[in-house]
Amino acid sequence: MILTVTPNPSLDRTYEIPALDRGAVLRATADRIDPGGKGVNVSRAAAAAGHRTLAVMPLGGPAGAALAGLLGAEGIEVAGVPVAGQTRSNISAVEPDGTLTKINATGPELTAAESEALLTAVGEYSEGADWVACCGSLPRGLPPEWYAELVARAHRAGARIALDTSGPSLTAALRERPDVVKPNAEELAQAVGRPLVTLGDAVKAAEELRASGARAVLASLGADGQLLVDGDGAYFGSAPVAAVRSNVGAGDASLAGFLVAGGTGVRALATAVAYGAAAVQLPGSLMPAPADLVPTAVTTTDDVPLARPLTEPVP
Ligand SMILES: Nc1ncnc2c1ncn2[C@@H]1O[C@H](COP(=O)(O)OP(=O)(O)O)[C@@H](O)[C@H]1O
Ligand SMILES: O=P(O)(O)OC[C@H]1O[C@](O)(COP(=O)(O)O)[C@@H](O)[C@@H]1O
Repeated sequence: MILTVTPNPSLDRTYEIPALDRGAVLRATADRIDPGGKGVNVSRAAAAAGHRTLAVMPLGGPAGAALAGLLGAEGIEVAGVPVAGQTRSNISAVEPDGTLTKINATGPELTAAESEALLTAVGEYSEGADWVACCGSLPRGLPPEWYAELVARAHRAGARIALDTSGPSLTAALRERPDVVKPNAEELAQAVGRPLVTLGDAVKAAEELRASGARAVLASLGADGQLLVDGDGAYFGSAPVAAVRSNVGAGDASLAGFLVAGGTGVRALATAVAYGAAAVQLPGSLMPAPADLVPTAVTTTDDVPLARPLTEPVP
């Protein structure tokens, strides 16, 4: 079973617009609402792959009820922790050439009691979970060490942990030895405090996160593909796509692919890359199902020049 934790879930509203004119009233040509939040997306993709999944999250107000309703309609089991604040809505505006502008709302401030209720729920549900995927930003009210505490409790319950977060909450959680962390290029650069210009820079940065406690690092590098750095070595996979429709949730889809394929090793990396490539070809934050995947070539970094420049370097 894949348990997911999304401390700051959202309703993801996507508007297709002719052009993003600042200061104008924009008329959408199409719109959609998806259940949102990084752990929520991992659950959606895992469920689509036929895996048992339970999505734990705080839920508040009408938006929280709407989110639970959308997930229920997708057949996803939700363990909602009631909170007094209102679940947020995140907005994406997509232009015809695929350019996407996103506004992520702050979300509710959780009280100390709500924070503890969320930790307790995860601790209880972690018993019997193969993986606990802890994903996304922390809402106001949760300290940067919150994920560290969550990783410790889920480990005590016997589950393996995948962590997808950034900044101080990522750094603080490394000491609890998460089984895999999934930074994107920007988050990886931020974690080591250095620019990433080549594939080799990304490998070095991932090795540094391992030295700080992560057992494995699955680094997603946008159009450049993905790296897996674990105790056995460093591996690289990529799958160029003809046209990107929406990259929202591509990292979440990748992490889901990695976990449904076992969560370790080169086969899991290849599945992660296939999920990322499929996700960017779907609208909004729609998650791929197995039928959307195409086979992906994965090579080890021994075969890939470490000096190869990233097409999207992080300055
Ligand atoms: N422009 C792109 N072309 C091909 N694949 C992409 C593109 N953008 C993202 N992907 C795939 O989706 C994965 C996750 O995207 P990325 O932007 O790195 O993560 P995140 O969504 O977490 O920021 C990438 O590693 C890659 O496999
Ligand atoms: O928790 P955060 O970092 O604010 O991100 C939440 C957003 O992330 C998503 O899961 C998408 O992920 P990406 O932004 O990594 O593509 C959305 O569904 C959601 O709106």
